[in-house]
Amino acid sequence: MGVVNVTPDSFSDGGRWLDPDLAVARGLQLLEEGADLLDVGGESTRPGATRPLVVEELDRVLPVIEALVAEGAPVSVDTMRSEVAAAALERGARMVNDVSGGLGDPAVLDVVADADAAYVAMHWRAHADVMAGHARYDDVVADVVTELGQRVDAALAAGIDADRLAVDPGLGFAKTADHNWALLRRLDALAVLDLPVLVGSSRKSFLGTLLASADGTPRPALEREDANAALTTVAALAGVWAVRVHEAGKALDALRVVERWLLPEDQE
Ligand SMILES: Nc1nc2ncc(COP(=O)(O)O)nc2c(=O)[nH]1
Repeated sequence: MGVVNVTPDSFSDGGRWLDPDLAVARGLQLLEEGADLLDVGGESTRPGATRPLVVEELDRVLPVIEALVAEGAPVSVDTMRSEVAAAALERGARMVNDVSGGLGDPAVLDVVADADAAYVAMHWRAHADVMAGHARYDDVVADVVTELGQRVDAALAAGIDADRLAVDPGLGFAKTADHNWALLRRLDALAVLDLPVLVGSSRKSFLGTLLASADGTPRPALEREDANAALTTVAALAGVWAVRVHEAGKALDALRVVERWLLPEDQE
């Protein structure tokens, strides 16, 4: 899943693809590099970001989605809003990637069900918890599995078919670096949900912290690709459905290594 952030303030590439033509070109480049799906988002979810108006989010993503769909690209829309989800699906997006798992705007679930579209329920704690610092978890892995299960139940109750659903642990969303590593070590725990798993670690700050220089300066966001390729390998070996990345080519290299490594000897 290649990331096309049409925002002025996304944490790693804010503003680079705000121009629709540049965003479309970026999407086509990601497809060229081997991305299977493009995730077009118009709202930065970085901590402290100010929410765009609905009309601003629509203005950002719809021209890009229309153009990419016209090029035959499989597109998901990264949004928490039912108005944006509906408009994007009408223009040919096939999936809604909802970082709130339907908590931000429950009507998103109905929109996805009515369109018979695909849906990614990502784990995020309610804003109040987030504002209280990193949400408090008893056991972050067990809590995320339980709470994602609740979001899945809500999606199913809204009429979304199980075979149109995927889940995502939401790395970095109301989670510390330690929470992220615990979830990455236990991706297998998500298997109880019996749904495809999407993981998004690309360029996130917990990688910057891990790779910080001796004086503690975090590794810059654009210099975290090799670390993310390593995490792509980890995720692939854990059997995830997809990884959400800014650089598709490097992720594909890691996935081809894993694919060849997993090849049964009698097929070599
Ligand atoms: N499903 C899913 N969607 C996401 N959308 C945005 C971001 C934030 O990263 P970005 O600002 O680089 O897009 N991360 C995720 C994620 O981890 N999973």
